[in-house]
Amino acid sequence: MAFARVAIIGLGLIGSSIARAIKERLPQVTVTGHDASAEVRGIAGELGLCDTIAGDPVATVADADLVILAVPVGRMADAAVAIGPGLKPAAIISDVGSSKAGVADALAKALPDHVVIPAHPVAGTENSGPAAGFSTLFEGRWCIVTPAAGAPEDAVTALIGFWQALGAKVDIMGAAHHDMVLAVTSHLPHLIAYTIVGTASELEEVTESEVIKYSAGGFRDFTRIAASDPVMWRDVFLANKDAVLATLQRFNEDLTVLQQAIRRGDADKLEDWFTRTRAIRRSIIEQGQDDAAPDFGRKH
Ligand SMILES: NC(=O)C1=CN([C@@H]2O[C@H](COP(=O)(O)OP(=O)(O)OC[C@H]3O[C@@H](n4cnc5c(N)ncnc54)[C@H](O)[C@@H]3O)[C@@H](O)[C@H]2O)C=CC1
Ligand SMILES: O=C(O)C(=O)Cc1ccc(O)cc1
Repeated sequence: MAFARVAIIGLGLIGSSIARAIKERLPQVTVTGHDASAEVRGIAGELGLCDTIAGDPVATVADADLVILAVPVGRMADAAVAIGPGLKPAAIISDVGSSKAGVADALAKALPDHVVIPAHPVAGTENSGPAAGFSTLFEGRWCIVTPAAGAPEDAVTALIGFWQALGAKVDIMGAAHHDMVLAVTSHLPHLIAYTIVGTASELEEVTESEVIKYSAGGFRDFTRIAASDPVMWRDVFLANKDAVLATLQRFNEDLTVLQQAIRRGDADKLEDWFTRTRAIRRSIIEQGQDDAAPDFGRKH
């Protein structure tokens, strides 16, 4: 592993999981941590997640070879500006943001003299905060690395090696392509869950609390996703606006097709559609990718 000292900025679900995974899989690596919240720093300290935890971001990154920003997407630029004065010239800066093109631009602007290699571990849960993390979060899951054209190859290779050492499988793609793919596989499913749970809750008056009482598997699974962190997801939708709106446009068109089929009593249309989607689920499982696919029922 190319990095002897790793600094993590943001010690919530993802930052704390990275710290835990390093402690377990790379015990020779020194980990320093910082979080803007004193409460989070206190909990992270009690949990023994890092070798040192500092209230000062500059001190946290002072000796680091790799700095990982694990803050909400909308806070990435601030966090990058705050660490700037402390960075070693050779330090590599990365992040874990769920959207990439906007974050990549913001980090490149904030740290023009440093090597920035954005990344996204496609692994998480609906929980947040330092106590919610766990060391096996990244095992067997994808981490997508989105280097800018011309990024130094040795830095990209080192970052890939880091994520593989934490148990992840790594793919490389352009930031804009990442944002289109994730809009379909992650961002739109979250938006749908937020919508359906909100709608059901508004209908509570009509259904006299029966929505909660009879919430069967499907609805309960949506409530898990809709319990995801409000600040994190607010930022994802604002940052990946174009790709999400393009995907939503297609989704609305398809929803209208199904709406029409129900209204017209078009049994064939409905059965054909559902047969096709069942085949997609089955082929994902056959490829052994069910863990990598967005699965509303996944437990960990
Ligand atoms: N939650 C998930 O399932 C996944 C999240 N991500 C991405 O990882 C990042 C972190 O998400 P989580 O760990 O889930 O969030 P979290 O809410 O658990 O942790 C974020 C932490 O960042 C801290 N923070 C905010 N602004 C800061 C700043 N300027 N400087 C230092 N600390 C700051 C907060 O106090 C908080 O402790 C986000 O960009 C998110 O999009 C990526 C993969 C999965
Ligand atoms: O909890 C779930 O089902 C998730 O989908 C977790 C998740 C959330 C955000 C990401 O960028 C990646 C994974």
